Amino acid sequence: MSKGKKKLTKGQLRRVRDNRDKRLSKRKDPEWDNDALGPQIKGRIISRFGQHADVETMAGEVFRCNLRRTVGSIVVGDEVEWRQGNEAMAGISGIVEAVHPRRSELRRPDFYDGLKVVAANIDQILIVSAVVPELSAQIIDRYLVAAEDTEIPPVLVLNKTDLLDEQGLALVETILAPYRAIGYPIYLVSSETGEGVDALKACLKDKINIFVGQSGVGKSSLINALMPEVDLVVGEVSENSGLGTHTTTTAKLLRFPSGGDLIDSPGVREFALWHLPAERIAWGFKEFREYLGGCKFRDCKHGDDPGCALRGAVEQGEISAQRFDNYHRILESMNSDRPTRHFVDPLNDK
Ligand SMILES: Nc1nc2c(ncn2[C@@H]2O[C@H](COP(=O)(O)OP(=O)(O)OP(=O)(O)O)[C@@H](O)[C@H]2O)c(=O)[nH]1
Ligand SMILES: [Zn+2]
Repeated sequence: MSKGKKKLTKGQLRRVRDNRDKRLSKRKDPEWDNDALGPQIKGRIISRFGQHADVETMAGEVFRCNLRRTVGSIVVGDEVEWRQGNEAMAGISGIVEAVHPRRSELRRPDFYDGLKVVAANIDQILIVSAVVPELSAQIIDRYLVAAEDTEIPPVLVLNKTDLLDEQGLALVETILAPYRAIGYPIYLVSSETGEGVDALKACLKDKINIFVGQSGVGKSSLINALMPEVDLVVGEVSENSGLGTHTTTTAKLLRFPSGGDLIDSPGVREFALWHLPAERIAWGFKEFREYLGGCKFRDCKHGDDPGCALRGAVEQGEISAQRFDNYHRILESMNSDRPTRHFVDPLNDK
């Protein structure tokens, strides 16, 4: 929450929430009469806004639908059962009746609900970094921990390789070596020259993907290279990039011509570490898992504690010192970030 803005008291927050719930409970089903509806068919939510959603059929046709009051939360990526009306009413072509269980959920902090699901059924999180503005292992680790928490497999993408000479490339390989060693897939690409883009296309195929990463690493440029007809706004690397370039706020599911889907929105791109307790952060370093619980003291902070199994593994060269160091840096920054980063406040947002 930025300085100088009023924070709501708990009572005020409760009233705002109650009013919203009242509004939602007054929501009416449209006057679809069962005879006016076709059979139930399967579809995927490609965009969700207010009380409507766009549903794409298996054949790739898109229908704007209402949502039955009985269906729970519906987000982009959800697989649903819906029925088409015999004729469209006020631009609405059908109604969503049921949601299939989700394979995965992407959540972000929400003012009302703590954590709110923003997208479902994502198969893969592409963590994009670049040699410009900087290649930071600590930033990669922050994204990896957040991705591991969702249990959606992450993939590392290093963009702007055209800016590297031989020496630069060797340095990059040194930074990336610990990630290769623990089995994360890594793609070196240049959206500018197209180098590595075909290999990346193959990795995205048949999956629902999201691209995350800091502003300026070239997410829009990469998506444009993979999906030329979408034409996302590409900004210069600057202090402000990422703040004003995009106008859409709802997440949308788009299809790569070479196969696979992309869910994108500023909200999805802001995917980050928000709220994890220390034990979950340690678990997010996947190679630490087999050592967790093996320390001499049950409440071991994996610092200078005697008999620390993690430190032992670092000394034996089984865990990378770079990763272990980043684990501690993330813990320290989480402790200082926590009070201000817990909620996104829509009343103070924009
Ligand atoms: N040299 C080089 N520059 C690139 C490459 N990809 C992107 N850029 C440049 O990097 C800058 C940022 O690219 P964007 O695609 O806007 O980055 P983004 O990650 O989408 O940034 P946000 O929209 O702020 O999240 C632009 O000036 C691009 O032209 C690349 O492969 N090589
Ligand atoms: Zn320990």
